[in-house]
Amino acid sequence: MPAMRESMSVDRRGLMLVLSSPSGAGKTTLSRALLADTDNMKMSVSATTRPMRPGETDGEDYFFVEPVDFNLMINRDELLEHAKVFGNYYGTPRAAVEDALSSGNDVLFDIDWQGTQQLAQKMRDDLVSIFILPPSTAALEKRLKSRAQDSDEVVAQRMSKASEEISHWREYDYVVVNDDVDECLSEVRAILKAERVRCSRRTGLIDFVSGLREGY
Ligand SMILES: Nc1nc2c(ncn2[C@@H]2O[C@H](COP(=O)(O)OP(=O)(O)O)[C@@H](O)[C@H]2O)c(=O)[nH]1
Ligand SMILES: Nc1ncnc2c1ncn2[C@@H]1O[C@H](COP(=O)(O)OP(=O)(O)O)[C@@H](O)[C@H]1O
Repeated sequence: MPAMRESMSVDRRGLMLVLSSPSGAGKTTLSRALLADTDNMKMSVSATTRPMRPGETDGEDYFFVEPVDFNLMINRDELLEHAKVFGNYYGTPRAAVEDALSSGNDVLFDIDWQGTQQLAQKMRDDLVSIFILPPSTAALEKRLKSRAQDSDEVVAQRMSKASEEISHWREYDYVVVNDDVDECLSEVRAILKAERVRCSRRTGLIDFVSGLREGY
């Protein structure tokens, strides 16, 4: 039984739930935990030119593509948003997102502040954005190093970018601090539960309420 189940008595449009944070703050950890027990939600799989990390799977963690193919996706308007992050290109394939939202399914995004700005410009009503902060700079560096997915040089590069990324926190709908991961996860779940019953998303409300009123 998923921890996050919604009553489907009223049809609704799906939402885009974005998690952004400096590298190492916990986006992937929180995304995987949320997806593991939430119904009607799937992860947006990005395209990237970044090299695959150990343990990553093409088509699951990312679509790993060559720069020339990434540019083709841009030119064919196949990306909902895209950005250059840490010297690599990242972007969101459009089709899967549009299909999910129109069928009432939510899409979870792990994207940076640049991508979030683009989604806010294009699809503000569908967007729910959460910025994840680490409890401290020391904890962030410790987590990046303990993750052991990047070289010392890459860790240093990502730490140097953290302050600039954190400066965008005001652009987000919500901010959570990922100190205790379970507490942080419960805050993200509470945000999702509330946003799922936002009036503007519930396309089936008018019929549902008129059906109720006819009963009296
Ligand atoms: N704009 C945008 N950013 C993305 C996308 N996919 C990943 N990112 C961001 O790119 C940055 C680097 O991601 P990644 O290489 O997986 O490193 P990690 O954050 O250390 O796990 C992170 O800030 C991600 O949120 C995307 O499709 N679009
Ligand atoms: N609340 C937390 N406390 C301690 N370690 C954490 C916490 N959240 C995540 N981590 C660890 O920190 C590292 C980076 O987390 P990750 O989810 O990969 O970050 P991101 O996707 O934002 O780069 C991982 O090793 C993860 O297990």
